[in-house]
Amino acid sequence: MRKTFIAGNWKMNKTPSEAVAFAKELVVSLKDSDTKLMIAPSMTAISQVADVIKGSNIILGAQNMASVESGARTGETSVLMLKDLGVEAVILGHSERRSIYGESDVLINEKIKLALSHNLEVLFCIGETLEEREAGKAEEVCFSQTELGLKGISAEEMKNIVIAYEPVWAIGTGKTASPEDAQAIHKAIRGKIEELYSKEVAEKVIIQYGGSVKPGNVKELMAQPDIDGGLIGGAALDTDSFTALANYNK
Ligand SMILES: O=C(CO)COP(=O)(O)O
Repeated sequence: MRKTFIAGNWKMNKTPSEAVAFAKELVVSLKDSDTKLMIAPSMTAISQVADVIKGSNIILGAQNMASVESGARTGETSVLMLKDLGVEAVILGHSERRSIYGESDVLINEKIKLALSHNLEVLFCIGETLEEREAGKAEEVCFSQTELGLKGISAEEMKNIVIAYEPVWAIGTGKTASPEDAQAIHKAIRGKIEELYSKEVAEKVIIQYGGSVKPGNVKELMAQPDIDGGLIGGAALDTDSFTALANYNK
């Protein structure tokens, strides 16, 4: 049985002081949740948020990380820095990183390998654009991103990989994939993991859905057999809505 994993990607929102106040509210409001929970504040807020959520049931995540440990990488953040602050998980391959910052499958694969070598859990994002979906290529794109992103990663290391399927056209648009459409892709991705690894690995891997998940649609999405959680943007920025998402099963 896979445990549902609800993660909040705060993106470039909340100043450090706003983030601290928000995290304090979440520690209280989420304390009775029985889902696995993560929040990923901006880099500038991570250190202070780490202090706030220490000892709570919320995992500290980062939204990105450099592909090398240290050196001449102006503006980047190293895995060693994140680990030192108590970060336990990192979001890699987000569509905003792919499309706005030109991150390639090869670079994402390098980052994933580095994160795993430092025992970080990786939320590995994949997903097709609207154009690709309309061309009937959603599965093909997801399969290719999955294969390239996971190149060289062992079955043992897959224990620290979470796949986040985020159709690009559903991110921040208010358009959600229907539960049936999302389920179809999730099932196909799990099939791809079985092909690349084994049935056992495929059955264990958590596959989150992301893209306009809200308190009003979370139940239907999570009821699908291959949807094991959510990676949430907009609705993760407010205490009431993130709490409702975390407690969708109550
Ligand atoms: O990109 C996302 C999470 O990483 C999804 O964002 P929204 O929930 O705002 O659509």
